[in-house]
Amino acid sequence: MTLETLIPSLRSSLYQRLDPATWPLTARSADHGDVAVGGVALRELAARFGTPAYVLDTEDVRARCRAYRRALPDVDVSYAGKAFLCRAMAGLVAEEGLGVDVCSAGELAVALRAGVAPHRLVLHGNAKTGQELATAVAAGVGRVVVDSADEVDRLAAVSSPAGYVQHVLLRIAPGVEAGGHPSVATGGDDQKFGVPLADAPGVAGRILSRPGLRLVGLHTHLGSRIRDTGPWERALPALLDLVAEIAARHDVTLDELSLGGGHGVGPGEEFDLDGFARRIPSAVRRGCALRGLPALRLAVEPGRALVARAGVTLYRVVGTKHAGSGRWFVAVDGGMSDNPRPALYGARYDVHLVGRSTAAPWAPATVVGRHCESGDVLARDVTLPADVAAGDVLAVPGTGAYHHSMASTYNLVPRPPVVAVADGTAREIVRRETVTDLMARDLG
Ligand SMILES: Cc1ncc(COP(=O)(O)O)c(C=O)c1O
Ligand SMILES: N[C@@H](CCCC[NH3+])C(=O)O
Repeated sequence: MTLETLIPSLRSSLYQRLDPATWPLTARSADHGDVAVGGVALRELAARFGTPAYVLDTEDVRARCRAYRRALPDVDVSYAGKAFLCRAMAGLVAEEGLGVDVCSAGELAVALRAGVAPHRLVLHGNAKTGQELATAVAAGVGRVVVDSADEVDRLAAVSSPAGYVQHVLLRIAPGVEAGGHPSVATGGDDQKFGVPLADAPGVAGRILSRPGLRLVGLHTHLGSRIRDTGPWERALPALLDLVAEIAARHDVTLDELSLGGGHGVGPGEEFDLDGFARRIPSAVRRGCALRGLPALRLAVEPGRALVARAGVTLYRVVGTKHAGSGRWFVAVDGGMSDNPRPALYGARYDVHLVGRSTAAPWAPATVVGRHCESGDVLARDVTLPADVAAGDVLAVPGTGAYHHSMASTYNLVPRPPVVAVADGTAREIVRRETVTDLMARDLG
């Protein structure tokens, strides 16, 4: 039971405040208990596009991109497309001057179709197929991030025939544990990504021995939902020592260091971008000078930090009930198929009634989805007006990253659309999936 549940009036006053840690930058309270995002009322969006629906505040995304470029003017910023990718999103971040990280043939195709310049693309993945590597090299992606020793051979096999030299970063697992959940910690010694420090000089030599490949730098991605700069500060000495060792052993000067993404958002997890900008580039400069190395060009690749707060998911209440335990369940028309994060990571969300005002008292509620498992819970132990009933629209902010991109069709429930809002207009940038779409894959 939360403090807000215990003190309904406190909850009520907080309710009117749209917490900027979770709501999009343009979110405003509107008449009749509604909220407008991008100048469009959420109730109107629910009526026009149906529910569930993901709403995306594109001005919020643009503002976050600009904040990164302002804070890190000498650092290459790429958007990690796995957080949410479609042609409109790829085009938008490219317009804002960012590159795009892709980690599959699908993401690569979308970014290319959106017109992102191939040299601004970075290909990631611990298990890229030969076909994906070949497609990426043929498309002219700027960097392939090699994740293992055996990938070197597979990449070299598809690079040389293309007749030009593919630029490569080598992903390092520096033995630094970071991230908001064990499933998203990727810098430690006992996980599947990257090459251990001890093996890296050997793998670097293998890359350097291939005429179709050019090793231009190192990459590390320590984990996701990181708040402070500590993990990078812990990893830097070993990474810079490695650059020096590769230089000494192979007589090669590396130019680049990508520090990955993983920048947190939301209450208690907000990434310290200013602190990162103040401390990390200078620490890299000092570390290079200390080792007699030329300065490295830095890169970062945030995903969540650029898009999470731009997203709001709209649901319609289908029904409510009290369980034998007394718990009040509010069931909506979506669930773990459009938001698997509570089930996967225990993620917590705020839920807001939008589109009507009410004088009803606040009541403890658990908002659940429509799927056939009891773990299909979107928000446990929140508070909602006690008169919430079928037909009401509920809004869940902070759902722009890893929601649409992780959505499934579990129970053959079609995936929701993504509606971009800005300046009082709304446009579907990903349409709603239909049962016909689902049937099209079913070959009988
Ligand atoms: C290689 C790589 N870069 C960037 C990201 C983006 O992470 P986040 O969305 O947490 O910034 C990820 C995912 O964690 C990743 O695996
Ligand atoms: N899917 C995770 C983030 C994964 C980050 C990618 N390496 C989440 O929803 O938080």
